[in-house]
Amino acid sequence: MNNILEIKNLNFAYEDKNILIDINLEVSKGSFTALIGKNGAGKSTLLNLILGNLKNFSGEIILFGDDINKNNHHADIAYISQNKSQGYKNFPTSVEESLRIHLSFLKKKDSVTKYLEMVGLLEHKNKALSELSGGQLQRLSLALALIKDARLILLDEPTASIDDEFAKEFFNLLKSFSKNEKTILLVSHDLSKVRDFADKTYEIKNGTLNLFRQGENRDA
Ligand SMILES: Nc1ncnc2c1ncn2[C@@H]1O[C@H](COP(=O)(O)OP(=O)(O)OP(=O)(O)O)[C@@H](O)[C@H]1O
Repeated sequence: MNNILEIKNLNFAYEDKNILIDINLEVSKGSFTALIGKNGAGKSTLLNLILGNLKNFSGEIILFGDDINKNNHHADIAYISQNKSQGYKNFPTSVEESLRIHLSFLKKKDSVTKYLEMVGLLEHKNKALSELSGGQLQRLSLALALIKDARLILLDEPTASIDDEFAKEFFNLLKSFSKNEKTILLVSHDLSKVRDFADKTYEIKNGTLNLFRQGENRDA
């Protein structure tokens, strides 16, 4: 199975307001796909449909070869967003300890150091979660996704409040994971940040999804 996600003729409306119209998308294993679109275009709605959080759609969403109405594959998916990552600040623990707790919860025997190194948090391992910056919290989220061994990582505006340099580092990290068979699907309203990293970029506009071709609209 080369396609991790297939969306066929997807339509979704909030009450009588059409948000997504006849969306088709294929996301292949190990790819880094970006979805861009202006505020309110429907990017988060699409992610929520993929996550199985919204039910009243027509068309098909196929994850890992299964219709999501039959098997939602929650165990294989990680979802990372600014809001969720900020929430980790409330846990009164350190970076290292939080990863150790997750490993133990999932009965994994891997070393915490491996994950700290993978996401570039080794030097911050003794920091309290409440002391982490936005970018460091996103890295922590990524480490948790890796510990979970999620095959598909969905990210909603992961770099919205991170400066450009951190955002670039974070995207580079995602790119390196996609080369290692993780599949990345990321939504952003900021094309300039993602365009150098994604294998494919799609734009949601007026409810429809189309492949975005570099150079067609550099200011989108
Ligand atoms: N629960 C809801 N009920 C009704 N309308 C909603 C609901 N959630 C979102 N919408 C509307 O659906 C449209 C798409 O919202 P969505 O959050 O998917 O956009 P987005 O592209 O993620 O935007 P942003 O970049 O601002 O996060 C918007 O017009 C929004 O107001």
